[in-house]
Amino acid sequence: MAWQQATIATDSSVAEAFADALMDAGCLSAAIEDALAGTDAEQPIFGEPGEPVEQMWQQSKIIALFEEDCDLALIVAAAATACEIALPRYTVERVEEQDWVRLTQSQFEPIRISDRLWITPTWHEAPDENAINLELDPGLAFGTGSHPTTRLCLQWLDAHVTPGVSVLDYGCGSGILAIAAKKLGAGDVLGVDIDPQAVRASVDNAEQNRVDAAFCLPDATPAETFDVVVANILANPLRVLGDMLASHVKPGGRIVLSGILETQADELSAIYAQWFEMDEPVFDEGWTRLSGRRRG
Ligand SMILES: C[S@@+](CC[C@H](N)C(=O)[O-])C[C@H]1O[C@@H](n2cnc3c(N)ncnc32)[C@H](O)[C@@H]1O
Repeated sequence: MAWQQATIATDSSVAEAFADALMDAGCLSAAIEDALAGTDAEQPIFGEPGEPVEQMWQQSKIIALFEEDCDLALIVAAAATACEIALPRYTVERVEEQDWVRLTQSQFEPIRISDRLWITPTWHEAPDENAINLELDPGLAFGTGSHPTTRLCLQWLDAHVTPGVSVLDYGCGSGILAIAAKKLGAGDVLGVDIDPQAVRASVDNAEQNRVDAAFCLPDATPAETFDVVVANILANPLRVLGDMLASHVKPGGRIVLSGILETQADELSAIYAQWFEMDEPVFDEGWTRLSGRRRG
């Protein structure tokens, strides 16, 4: 089996309506992408809760998939008529059936965090059997180890977790930081996430890694203090949650914050300096890790 795939240049102002019109006219899928992706003019779109962002690229293209034997030209023309726009420019290529599972899996290789810590997909052989290998597959919750914000936290945990320390992972996503802390020798470990799906994923991933860590929603967080609190969320929640996160760190304990853009580092560091002696920030691909020690 094969498909036809059209790459259609569209004005960003009509891209969404045109993609919908293509679906109505009979295409199988239509995804809007940055027409300049992969060039120096590529435009990342990301935002934070409460901060309005322009959600469309300057120039868009639609990647649309069609049945092998359908009249693609007729469908594109019908969509253009429905949107009252001129027929857009497009190219067509044939897409052969593939082993999609194998193709997807091949895109996730083991990730080396340090000489002794690796994140390895379950379908992959551990590159170093003697290392600490965290088995993790990409899923519905954030946190595979490939993102700089996660990597920065994993590197901190790798360097600082000592046997028996208690760890709170706030915004646990896939549970990657909580599970890594446990595998590095931590004692009591609790992961918390606002998203029930993330809590479920964390429980499953902890089981897959045969570690004993607890996970819960924010409302169920016990009023306990921990030796280490790690929170890879985003600058906005970290601003709001400062008081609460600080209240969970023992005197002399450590806080580790990630999900902060370089441009936001000074402001966030100043906020957390109310409770912590802050370390020098560490940067990775435009992201920042902040850490500090709780005053006694
Ligand atoms: C960037 S992901 C980090 C996941 C993982 N800890 C990592 O380092 O890869 C942020 C996670 O924080 C959660 N989150 C966002 N706001 C939160 C809040 N106010 N309370 C608890 N969790 C929150 C999200 O649901 C998401 O799973």
